Amino acid sequence: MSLLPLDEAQRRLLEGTHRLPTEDVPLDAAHGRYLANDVVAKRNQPAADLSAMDGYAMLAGDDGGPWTVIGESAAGHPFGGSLARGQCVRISTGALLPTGASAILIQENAGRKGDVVTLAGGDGPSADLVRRRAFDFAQGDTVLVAGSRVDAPQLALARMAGHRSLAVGKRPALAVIDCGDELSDAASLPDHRIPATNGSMVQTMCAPLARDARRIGPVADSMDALLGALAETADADVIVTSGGASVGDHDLVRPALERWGAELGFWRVAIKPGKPLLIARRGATTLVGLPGNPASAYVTAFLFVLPLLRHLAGASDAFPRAVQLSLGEPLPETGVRAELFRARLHNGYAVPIAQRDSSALQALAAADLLIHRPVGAEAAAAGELVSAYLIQNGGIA
Ligand SMILES: Nc1nc2c(c(=O)[nH]1)N[C@H]1C(S)=C(S)[C@@H](COP(=O)(O)OP(=O)(O)OC[C@H]3O[C@@H](n4cnc5c(N)ncnc54)[C@H](O)[C@@H]3O)O[C@H]1N2
Ligand code: MOO
Repeated sequence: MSLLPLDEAQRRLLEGTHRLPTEDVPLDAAHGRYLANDVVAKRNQPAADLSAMDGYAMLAGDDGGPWTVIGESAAGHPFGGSLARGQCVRISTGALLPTGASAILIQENAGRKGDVVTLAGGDGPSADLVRRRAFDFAQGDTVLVAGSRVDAPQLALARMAGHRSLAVGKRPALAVIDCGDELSDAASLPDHRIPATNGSMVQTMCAPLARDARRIGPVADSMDALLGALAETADADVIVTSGGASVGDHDLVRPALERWGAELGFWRVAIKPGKPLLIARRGATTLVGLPGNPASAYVTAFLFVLPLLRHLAGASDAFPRAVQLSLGEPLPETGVRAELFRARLHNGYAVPIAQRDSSALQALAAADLLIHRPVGAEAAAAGELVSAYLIQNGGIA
C-alpha cells in the first residue's frame, strides 16, 4: 500500500464523518465550543451616543467657551435636560450624551471654577471622542458566524449582543487505548517495560474538545486483549489507539479493528514522524490508530485527532493554521514523506531541535512549533521562510 499525501489523508479523515447534533447551552458553557448558527445582535451597541472620555459635553461647533455646567451625565445615570450654546454637562466615560450634544472636551484640557468651564490648553471639544450609536454593531447584524469557535472575546460579544445562551455542536466522546506488552502504569519497572505515555498525552490534548475522554489500558499485544478494550469503548464517537500500527508481528491493531467490524479507511501517510497512521470506521465511530513512538503519536494526534474532534463538534475550520516564520538554523532536504520538525520559537525565529528521533520525549516537550516541510523539499537555509504550526495550547485553529 502506498503512502497517502498528508492533505489527502486529512481530507479523507473528515469525508463521511457527520457533525454531532447541536444543543443550547448557557453562555459561559459555550466556551471552547463551535457555533451551530450565526449569532445575530438583538440590540445596538452602543444603544445611543456615548462619551469615550471623562470631561464635558457641549454642542457641535460650540468650541471656544466658556461654558456653564448645567448638570451631569454619569455612566448609568443620563442627564435628562437639553443643552444650549455656552452650556455643557459634566460627563463620564461610557455615559450617554445629553440631547443635542455632540462634542467632548476632555477633563485634562478643561479649567473649572464653580460652574464655569474654560479651555485650559490642548485640544478643544472634539466629536471624535463620541462613540456613535451602533458603531460596534447594530441590531440584526451577524456578529459571529456558524462553525466558529467561542472563546472569551466571542462570549463577551454574544453577551453584549443580548444573548444569554448559544446553540453549539455537541462534543464527541473519546476513548484512548494504549497498546503494547511493554507498557505499564506502574511507578517502578524492569528494563523491558516502559511507562505508557501516549494514552494520557492524547487524552489530555483532547479533553477540552471532548464531552468525555476515557483512557483504556495499557492493553497487551493480543487479539483478545485488543478486542476486549474495543468492547469497553461503548458509545465513543472517536476511538484512538496508540502503538501496534506498523508492520511487525505484534502490530495487531489493524487486524483487531477488522475483526471488530471496522472498515479500514486508510493506512500509512507520507509524513515523518507518523507514517503508520491508520483510520477506520465502524458505524458512526471513527477509529484513529496512532503510531506508538510518542513524538509520532503527538504529531498525528495534532494533525488528525484534534481536527476530527473539532469537525465533529461543529468547527468549520478544523485543521490547524500554519504561520510563516524565518528559520533560525538550516534544515535538510525532505524525501518521499513531508516532515514535521519539532522546533523552538526563539526571538521570532523557528529553531529546529537537533534530536529528531520519534521516540525522543525531551525534544517533543521542548518544542513550541512543528515546522512543516513538504515532500521533496530542498534543503532550507537559515533565514528562509518556513510554514509552522504553533503547538502550545493545542495550536491555533
Ligand atoms: N520494518 C518496519 N519497522 C517499522 C516501520 C516500518 O515501516 N517498517 N515503521 C516505523 C515507524 S515510522 C514507527 S512510528 C513505528 C510505529 O510502530 P507502531 O505504531 O506499530 O508502534 P509500536 O511498534 O507498538 O511502538 C513503537 C515504539 O513506541 C513505543 N510505544 C508504543 N506505545 C506507547 C505508549 N502508549 N506510550 C509510550 N510508548 C509507546 C514502543 O515501546 C516502541 O518503542 O514503527 C517503526 N517500525
Ligand atoms: O514515522 Mo515513525 O512515526 O518516524 O517514527
